[in-house]
Amino acid sequence: MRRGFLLSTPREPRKAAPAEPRPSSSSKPSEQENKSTAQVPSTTVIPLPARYIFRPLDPEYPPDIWQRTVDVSEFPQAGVPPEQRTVFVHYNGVVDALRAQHPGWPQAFSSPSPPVYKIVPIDGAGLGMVATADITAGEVIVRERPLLLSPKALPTQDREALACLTVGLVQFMNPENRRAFYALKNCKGKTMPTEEDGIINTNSFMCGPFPTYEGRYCGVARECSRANHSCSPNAKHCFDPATLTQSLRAFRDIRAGEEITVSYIDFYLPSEKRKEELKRRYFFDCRCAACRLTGQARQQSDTARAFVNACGGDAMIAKVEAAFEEWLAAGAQRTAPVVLSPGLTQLDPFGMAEVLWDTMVREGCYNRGLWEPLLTRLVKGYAVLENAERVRFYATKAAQLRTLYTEEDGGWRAVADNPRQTEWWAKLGAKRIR
Ligand SMILES: C[S@@+](CC[C@H](N)C(=O)[O-])C[C@H]1O[C@@H](n2cnc3c(N)ncnc32)[C@H](O)[C@@H]1O
Repeated sequence: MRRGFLLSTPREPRKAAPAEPRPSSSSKPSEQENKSTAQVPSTTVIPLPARYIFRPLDPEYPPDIWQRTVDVSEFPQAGVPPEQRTVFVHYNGVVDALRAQHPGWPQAFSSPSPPVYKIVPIDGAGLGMVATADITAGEVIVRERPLLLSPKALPTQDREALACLTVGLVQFMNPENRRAFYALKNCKGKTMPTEEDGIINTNSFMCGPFPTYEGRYCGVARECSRANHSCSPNAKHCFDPATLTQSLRAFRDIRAGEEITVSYIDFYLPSEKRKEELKRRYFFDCRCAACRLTGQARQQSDTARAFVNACGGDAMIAKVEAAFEEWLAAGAQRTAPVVLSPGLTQLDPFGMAEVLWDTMVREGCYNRGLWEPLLTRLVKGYAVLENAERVRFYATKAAQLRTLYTEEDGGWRAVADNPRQTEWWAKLGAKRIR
């Protein structure tokens, strides 16, 4: 079930009772703090949630693109103020499918109120978003209907026709949204055929998936498009087809006064490649903390990112998972790290999971396929080792990230609230090596 929707008003009071208990802002919550959290009957055994499987990214060009026809409409067509309408360019069948899947589409939505950010000038980066309140990992920072939503690929390869189309789409917007569109940054200058193309190219983020259409969409929005880039972002763009809204959600806790950033590119690339890509596509020199590193520190950061990326493949996850299960079956013995050579340390599979998680957090690169298997391993291991505080800590992280990606905690909150009732708690009994 989705949370946070209001039937009529577009803003969700920030103080309204949250659907889930708000986790402590301290990184390691204590037993005492959690006395008030949701409890289940003491006989209940709580299973560890199954891993959420991400569908692969949609291709830019769907296979049947030339058989499709495009339509343009503004949604919703009535009953909301202009700034809550989206010019939606869609292939045939998509709107009917959305209506069938989501009764009342596009459904009403809400955004935190009062806002938890402001848009202000950022040194050397034009405008940007800065948090005005502490934001907890997983929380929505802002939710809005994009000004424009369009498939990335349209059925023409004629540049002039495409340029006319983008100009036409902006003219199709209501006057308020058109003004907001032209206020957005165009970093492309004269390198694009039109001002409209420049703005779209500077500000678009990926949207979807949409039913019946196996292709990527991109969107441009009044607020979300103001988020600047960091190679260690603290937020992520998310899209919800049911409400036709774009949102920004926090990857980690963000303090009031911190800039809210997203990543425009693949953050696993080595720093030189990231710099090249950002310069080529967005015309700026990245000065984020990771890009300011020099010498050995930069090399270490590049290696750490490559390591996180390499560990995120399905085959590697399965291999490490098998080693972890063997370690559990053999009694879950913690062994001291053995330094094999400078920079190369041998760890037990559980220690390895901790190092990998810490690396991901330190670099600010949450691998979307890896974080959940990794956190599952840590929760399972600490449950077997009977450490309630660490089970709670890692299960809270899993609840936050799962909410960020899927809008639901997937069952992780129950694990965080009741560590001693998880199916793995003290599971090895006398077999455990102490
Ligand atoms: C999507 S816009 C972000 C909002 C933009 N700063 C504005 O003023 O509206 C992308 C553009 O912002 C600027 N930008 C984004 N991140 C930046 C960063 N880390 N450093 C410098 N400029 C950045 C670049 O000009 C980039 O092309």
